[in-house]
Amino acid sequence: APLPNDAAALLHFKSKADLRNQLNFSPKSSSAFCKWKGVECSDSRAIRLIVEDVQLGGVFAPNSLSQLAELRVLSLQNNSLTGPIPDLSGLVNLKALFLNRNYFSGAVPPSLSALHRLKTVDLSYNMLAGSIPASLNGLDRLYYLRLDFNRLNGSVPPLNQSSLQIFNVSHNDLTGAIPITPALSRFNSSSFSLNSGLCGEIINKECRSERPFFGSPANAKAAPPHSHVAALGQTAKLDGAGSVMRRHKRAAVAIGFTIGACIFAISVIFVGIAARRRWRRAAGKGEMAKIGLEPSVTGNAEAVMRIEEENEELAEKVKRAQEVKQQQMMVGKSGSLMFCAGEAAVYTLDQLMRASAELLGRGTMGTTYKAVLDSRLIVTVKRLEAARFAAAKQEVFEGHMGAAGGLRHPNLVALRAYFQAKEERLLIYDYHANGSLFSLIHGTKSGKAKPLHWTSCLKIAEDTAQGLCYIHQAWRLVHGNLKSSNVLLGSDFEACLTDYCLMAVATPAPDEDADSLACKAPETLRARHGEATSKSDVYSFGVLLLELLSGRPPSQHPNLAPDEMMRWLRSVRGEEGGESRLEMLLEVALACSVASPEQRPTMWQVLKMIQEIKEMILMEDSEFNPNPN
Ligand SMILES: Nc1ncnc2c1ncn2[C@@H]1O[C@H](COP(=O)(O)OP(=O)(O)OP(=O)(O)O)[C@@H](O)[C@H]1O
Repeated sequence: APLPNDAAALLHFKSKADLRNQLNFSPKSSSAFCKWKGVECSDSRAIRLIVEDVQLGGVFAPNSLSQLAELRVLSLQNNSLTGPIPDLSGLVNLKALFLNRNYFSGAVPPSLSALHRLKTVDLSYNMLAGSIPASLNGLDRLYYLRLDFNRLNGSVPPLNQSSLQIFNVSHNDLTGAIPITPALSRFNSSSFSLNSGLCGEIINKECRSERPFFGSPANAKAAPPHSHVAALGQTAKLDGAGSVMRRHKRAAVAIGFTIGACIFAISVIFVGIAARRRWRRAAGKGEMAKIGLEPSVTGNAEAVMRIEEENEELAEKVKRAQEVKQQQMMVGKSGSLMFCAGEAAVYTLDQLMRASAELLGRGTMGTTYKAVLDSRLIVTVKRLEAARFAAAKQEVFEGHMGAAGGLRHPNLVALRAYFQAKEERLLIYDYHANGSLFSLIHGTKSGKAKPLHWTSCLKIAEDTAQGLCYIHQAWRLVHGNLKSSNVLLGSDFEACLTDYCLMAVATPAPDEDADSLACKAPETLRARHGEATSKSDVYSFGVLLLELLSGRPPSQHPNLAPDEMMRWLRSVRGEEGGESRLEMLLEVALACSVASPEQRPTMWQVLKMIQEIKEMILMEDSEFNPNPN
């Protein structure tokens, strides 16, 4: 017998989205598809599909679920689906759509605007980019619209449905004045927060007169009269109070177009010029070193950069001035910055070399600098230790950095660009001004650490687990170097992982300190090439969680039975209350750091455990204090 249409649509969806075979959809049982997990029917047609939280890890194929013309509710929330959201215009009866908490990229599908019965749309916590379709205004029953925690840009459309009761576009890259419509005026600033380019009465931020990116208005006009690029040229400000990183992204789009016209000229400059660069030590504590430029034209087109800097320890009592280092950077003939994830080239290697630089620290992978470009953009430059990466051929390195550079997630520090030439490899990341988890836990004075409150522990643990899950599930990659100095704090004090996926192209460090070693899984330490796996990341996560809970560096964690561990944890934290919560988090940490990799949970399971603890706590607190006001 031919497959019922709805069954065929569901099977097609499963074939692309359910790579781990979590769903029981099967051609054999297609006549009884209404009994499949998550499917609910009426008159033998699927009317609801609710597949939440089941680790779907593929893509949402076009022409799959969109064939379910009778569907009223579609929820795929809390999975790991990647790629774009397909055209959904076939779902003519859809009332509620939950695609939140996945890794969807691309645009908000304009086809949504054709679904006139829609009341609820939740696309929050994805990686959607582009603008919010103004045509959503046509959905006159819309009650709930959440687009928060994406990367949407452009302006907020003048939505004006009287039905709209829940609305959130916070944590995006939206710009310009928020339209004052009766519907939008109902919401307060939290619905719009963390969009540094937004202004207007609703968020109590004056819209100042605009200034284009490139000095003269003539240049601004030269930008193509195209979608949001033109809008960006008009709205972006060089001196706005917003975050530098958001400016970075907006600049990326605007500069990208202009730079295209100059690309030929730049490559000629690269081949023709050899530049000597000097990074001078800062005159005083915390000051930036200026990089001097002394261009000289030589036949072999090699730019030489010399780094000289000093970093003074900020600890009050210990005044250890770090020694001044002079290093030379050899920049190959063909050397140019490779920008990742298809992003526009916002700066050139030459501009980077001219930047002011400050040493942030030296680690096992290399030396890290904060660099301030002429455009006032701040980036982090990691100069990889040549010896550890020498074995990786240029093509291998390029392929690997292309993959790592494609990762974009709120809990990962974005790798924006990389550079490689003979003997020289640089990685350029976003700069995170709030420092690392290591400094948050241990401060600048070692030994005087005070453990964080368990609510902070829980938040940081969840963020870190989210970032790791994304690396493991959506991309099948491995972090390989998880430790508290590689967890940075974002503008909202969210945890963001850095230094990810480098171990795969590095040889083991010859001289790691005791704390770094204690973060590594026993099987990684035993392996000849120090191979890391997703399970060794889970181990490192367990160690990190214990460091969070105890406030003690990894090398000082005892190896005790669980109840003795709890006693130790209580003693290092002092009397505080919240015992059961602490115990639950400790259990997670211990489950992660068991010696046998097979017995460790997956990062996904760890994330779920943490989220369950969080929910339990929220419930307990609301029962205990049902009326907090
Ligand atoms: N993107 C960033 N923004 C701000 N600070 C950073 C950034 N990346 C690294 N840092 C900080 O710079 C310092 C040096 O980092 P680096 O990664 O070189 O060493 P590490 O983390 O100690 O060791 P490893 O090389 O093994 O990762 C650390 O304090 C780290 O927290």
